Amino acid sequence: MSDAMTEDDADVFIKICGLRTERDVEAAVAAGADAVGFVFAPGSPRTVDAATARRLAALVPAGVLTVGVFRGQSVEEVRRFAEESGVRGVQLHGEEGPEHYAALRAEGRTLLRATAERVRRCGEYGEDLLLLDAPDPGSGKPWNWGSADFTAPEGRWLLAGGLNPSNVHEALKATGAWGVDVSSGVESERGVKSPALIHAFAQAARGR
Ligand SMILES: O=C(O)c1ccccc1N[C@@H]1O[C@H](COP(=O)(O)O)[C@@H](O)[C@H]1O
Repeated sequence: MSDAMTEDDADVFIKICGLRTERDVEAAVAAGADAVGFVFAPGSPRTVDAATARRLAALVPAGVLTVGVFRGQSVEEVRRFAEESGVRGVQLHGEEGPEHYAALRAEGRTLLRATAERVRRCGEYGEDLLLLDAPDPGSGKPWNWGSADFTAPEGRWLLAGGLNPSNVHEALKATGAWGVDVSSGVESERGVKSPALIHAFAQAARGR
């Protein structure tokens, strides 16, 4: 488990996802992100190769968790990307079952399970962190986290899906999420991160 995950629970955990350039990394780190994500799922405007992620991850301070983001990829592929890039966390967005998490557990990486399903508690699949996301991850579309019938899972979970500097504070208040994850909401155009929006997002998440 990463250092960032053992810090004071009162401080919201912030993950900035889909970084592709040095400027993105600098902006996320300067904003005080607890985790940064590199997308290895194919077909996204944010997809990077393992060598790019390795170069960028080397710029990230030790206390910030580096995460590889996958969708529907085999254990072997996840393992290969994780080893080649050196990320310390793995986030799975597909239909992966508990056996996937068990297979990856031995490598000592922080495991994030992303799902659009209703889940009762974090850890059911052996993950360290649960991520409740929209059905179409990375689309910037919100889901009904604010609805009256939403029940927050037990344990540490991150809220994702359509978050931005204008709605993140309200979303945290409404759901009680332990942390947040964002990609589209901190971009000036699809796939292009905005340092100003990253800063504004982190400030708003912390209620400043
Ligand atoms: O960002 C992507 O393109 C992506 C592709 C495949 C799987 C996950 C992806 N991103 C994850 O989506 C949410 C944030 O989405 P949003 O754009 O802020 O609505 C987050 O979990 C990212 O890690």
